[in-house]
Amino acid sequence: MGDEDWEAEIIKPHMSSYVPVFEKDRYSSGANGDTYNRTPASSSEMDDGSSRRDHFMRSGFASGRSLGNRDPGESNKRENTSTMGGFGVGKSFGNRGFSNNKFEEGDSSGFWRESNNDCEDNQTRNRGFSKRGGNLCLFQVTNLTKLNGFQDGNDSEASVSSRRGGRGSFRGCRGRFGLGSPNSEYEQDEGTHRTGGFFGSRRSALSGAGNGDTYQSRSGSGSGRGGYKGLNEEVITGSGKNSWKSEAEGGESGDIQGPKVTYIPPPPPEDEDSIFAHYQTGINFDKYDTILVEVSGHEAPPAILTFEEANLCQTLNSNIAKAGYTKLTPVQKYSIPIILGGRDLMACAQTGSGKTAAFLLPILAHMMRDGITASRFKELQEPECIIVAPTRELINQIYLEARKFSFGTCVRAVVIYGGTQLGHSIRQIVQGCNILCATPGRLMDIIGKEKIGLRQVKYLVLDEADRMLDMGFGPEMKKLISCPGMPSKEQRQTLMFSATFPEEIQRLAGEFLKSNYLFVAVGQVGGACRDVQQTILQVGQYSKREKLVEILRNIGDERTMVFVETKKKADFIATFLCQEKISTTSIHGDREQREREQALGDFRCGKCPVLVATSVAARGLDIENVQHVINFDLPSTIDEYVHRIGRTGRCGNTGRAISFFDPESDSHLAQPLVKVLSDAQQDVPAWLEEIAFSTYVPGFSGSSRGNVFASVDTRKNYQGKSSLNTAGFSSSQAPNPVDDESWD
Ligand SMILES: Nc1ncnc2c1ncn2[C@@H]1O[C@H](COP(=O)(O)OP(=O)(O)OP(=O)(O)O)[C@@H](O)[C@H]1O
Repeated sequence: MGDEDWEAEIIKPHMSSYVPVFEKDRYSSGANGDTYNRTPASSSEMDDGSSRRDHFMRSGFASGRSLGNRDPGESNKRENTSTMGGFGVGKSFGNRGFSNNKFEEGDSSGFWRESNNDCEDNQTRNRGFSKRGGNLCLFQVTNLTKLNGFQDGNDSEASVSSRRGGRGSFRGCRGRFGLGSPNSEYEQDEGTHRTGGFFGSRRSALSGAGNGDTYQSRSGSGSGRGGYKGLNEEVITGSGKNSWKSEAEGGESGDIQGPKVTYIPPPPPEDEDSIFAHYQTGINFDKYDTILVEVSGHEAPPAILTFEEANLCQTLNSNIAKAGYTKLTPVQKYSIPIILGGRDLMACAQTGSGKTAAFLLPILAHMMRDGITASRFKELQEPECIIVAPTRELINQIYLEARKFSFGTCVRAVVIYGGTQLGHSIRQIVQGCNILCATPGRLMDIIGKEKIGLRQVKYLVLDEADRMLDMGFGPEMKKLISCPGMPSKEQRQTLMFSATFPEEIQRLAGEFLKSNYLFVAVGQVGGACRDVQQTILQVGQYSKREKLVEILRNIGDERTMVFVETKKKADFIATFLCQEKISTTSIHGDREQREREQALGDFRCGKCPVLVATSVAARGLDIENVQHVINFDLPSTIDEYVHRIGRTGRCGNTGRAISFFDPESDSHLAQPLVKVLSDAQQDVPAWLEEIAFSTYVPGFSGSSRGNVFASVDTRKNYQGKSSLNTAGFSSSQAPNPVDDESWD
């Protein structure tokens, strides 16, 4: 079946004629026993053409979803499936004409099950929240009769809290079912779908905004696609194949079961105004100059103070001016001459301080100087530069920056990422590719398909490098540098950038970098941006929603990112906020790529001023005017906290971050939080200090990744030592308690 057929198939109205069969949910806690878990009536359900659709629909139905006011017996009748999805009774939250617009307790049972079942329940759990047939478009709930779901939701949250305590086992489960190895975590955005692939769709029905796009109905109906998406996208098979081979070997061509990923992202606007659109630097931009910078390593070239000193070609200078850059940020002052001098670099600078331009400008300058071959059509492209980043949205953003700075040159940048049609990625590449921006999974797939040759690679950039090297993406990165044709580290220039660089990760980075690499630390390594006013509130699980609404009502229409721990919870909270008449959208790893992009677009343009997100949106995203970040749930690690709050207070602008600290589940963060707050000269609540004191663990920072607070280049601290971790805890090898969600 061709792509178009598939799309047509998915949006056909007849899809909603699925007859779900429910059995009583063994986890049901409803007093009336009205929470049902659907199971296939028989295996023959999948036999004919409709069975596939049924399969889709099935995965869309929340196991443990409350049927609400539906008579359980009724659920055995054939009827419009659209009434079955959603949070609870399959109503639309987007004024889609469904009748029962209310938030039901099915969600709560979803949480409950999640908290109490590790592996076995993954399947139902995934279904439980993913495939709601209703679309939460802008979440305008019209027919809100009662919020019974909220009461139960409290239970849910309580159980989430308890689950956090038991993350180890939960993650273990993921490992087993996902990839059977630490790789289960890798490819944050992409690996998710693998798991989804095995356990049915987990796609959300949250739509970006109320624009009535058909994708919303696809979202609801094409649930099976979501389930298989990962297999097609970034691909790991249960057989333990290498991901980069698996897709190449059949993911997209259909050998690995499941429908194709057909999404082709819309091309970005081509007009110059759009290409150079930018936001203003903030009042604290000049304060960057006062931040201490430390460069370590031998024979570091001196910093430059102005763009002119960089001696860039005219076109680049013109592009810099059009981008509105008049002054270098500290990380640019130090990194640009280092990269221009041909040195390898590990650079750590606070969020929002211009790291992207710090690597793009000197790379482009070199390319211009060396006179690269103009891009032209070829079946095998050999880019000079490869840039990798952990999430699709981030790599797309980096691509747009590369396109901006290379405007008017013969350098062609291309972006490829999971969740989009592989053929589209290939078509982009074969047209010419000097700078390839890619997420790891898609990159390895394309290499496997022999569309990219690595012999010409002179620059390898790892953005969010600590993330790219940890146990999630690290194996993939190692594969990349050992791919046939990839120049050795002596032959290429390797550049790593992040706002956080745990010591252990620094050590791992040594494998990728020449031994004489330079280390630039702008301010405190792993420190939070000082332009973000941080507030920590002690809020128990049961009070979080109320507090959130109170804060959001005070905030008004100012753009706010709300971070939660899990994908399900993102849907749950987004729906809740919509019911509270707060225009909200959401982004997380279970949403289809088109939905993710739509959500981001709606948030960027202010259509939805609230974006509920998992940690998939924690790193790198540069969105104008994000004034607030709310950590509804704190992340598991302090470095993730630093990245999350860094979505505001960017480029000299000020921002606010409010975090709900639940002593039940967040005590392990008290100690590093106190450090981050005091380093950023923020008020530290006395109660937090007390918790930090009472949970003090000598030699352990509270991070799952060892000591986050490497104040300097760890080569200095640990010369001659085999282990970098003073606590004797090898964080990169240890299970990372970063939730099931953050990097899925
Ligand atoms: N010299 C400059 N002058 C003006 N604006 C700049 C300058 N450098 C970067 N910017 C702008 O600052 C914003 C943040 O830059 P960027 O996204 O590169 O930050 P970052 O350090 O990579 O952040 P993060 O750690 O969150 O990834 C972008 O909008 C970028 O265009």
